[in-house]
Amino acid sequence: MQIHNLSETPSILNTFISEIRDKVIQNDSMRFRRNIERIGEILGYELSKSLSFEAHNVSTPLGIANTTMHKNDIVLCSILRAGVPLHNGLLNYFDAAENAFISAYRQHKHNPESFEIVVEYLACPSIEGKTLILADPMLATGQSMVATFEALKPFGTPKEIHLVSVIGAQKGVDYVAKAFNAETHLWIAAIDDTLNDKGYIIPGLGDAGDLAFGIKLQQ
Ligand SMILES: O=P(O)(O)OC[C@H]1O[C@H](OP(=O)(O)OP(=O)(O)O)[C@H](O)[C@@H]1O
Ligand SMILES: O=c1cc[nH]c(=O)[nH]1
Ligand SMILES: [Mg+2]
Repeated sequence: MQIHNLSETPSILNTFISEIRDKVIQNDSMRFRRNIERIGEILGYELSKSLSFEAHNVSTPLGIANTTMHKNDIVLCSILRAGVPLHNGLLNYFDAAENAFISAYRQHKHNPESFEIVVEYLACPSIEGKTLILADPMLATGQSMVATFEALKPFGTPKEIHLVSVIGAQKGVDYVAKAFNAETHLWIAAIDDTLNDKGYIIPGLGDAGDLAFGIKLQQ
């Protein structure tokens, strides 16, 4: 797996990442969602540089402009709930993308340390031979990303796979690196060192789904 960690080069992205992490600013859920969205736009722009481009001529009122356009058939799949604002950010740039949505949530058993990922809702077009973008803002243990990819297999074999996350734990990055092939790309805004015993990224930002859409009663 080819890892593109955008934090390696300082940019305006640092501001947006610090705001979603900030224990005061993050409580403005509108700002939190908007920051996840614009981080998605930046990740999408960087991802777009790796797509396949072909010659394209544009007729202007005054002549012909020679340029190139990407020719990838993109399917943008995001993981509910926290994936929604990230999905919107990516869709802002990949206007022609097809869309897929999946619910993959942590179902805690008798204690908060142990959980399994429950995949239920899945709405997806064919991904056969297409460019699959799999988006989830948090890459903690990596189980949600892998469970989602398993659930997508009946929909076809993508030509290429791009994983998109905002904050990851090194453990989650290592876990998905084992589950996806060498050609898979991971586009991520920051990689943190550790996970706590509840599977939360440290220092991370807390619970992305709750910060975006409010707390939920545990199922
Ligand atoms: O890499 P993992 O260990 O799988 O953890 C990452 C997942 O955990 C969180 O989902 P959560 O179950 O909190 O659902 P939510 O997005 O609805 O809050 C987060 O939104 C990711 O989807
Ligand atoms: O740190 C984490 C880990 C998983 N899910 C979150 O929302 N935050
Ligand atoms: Mg959550």
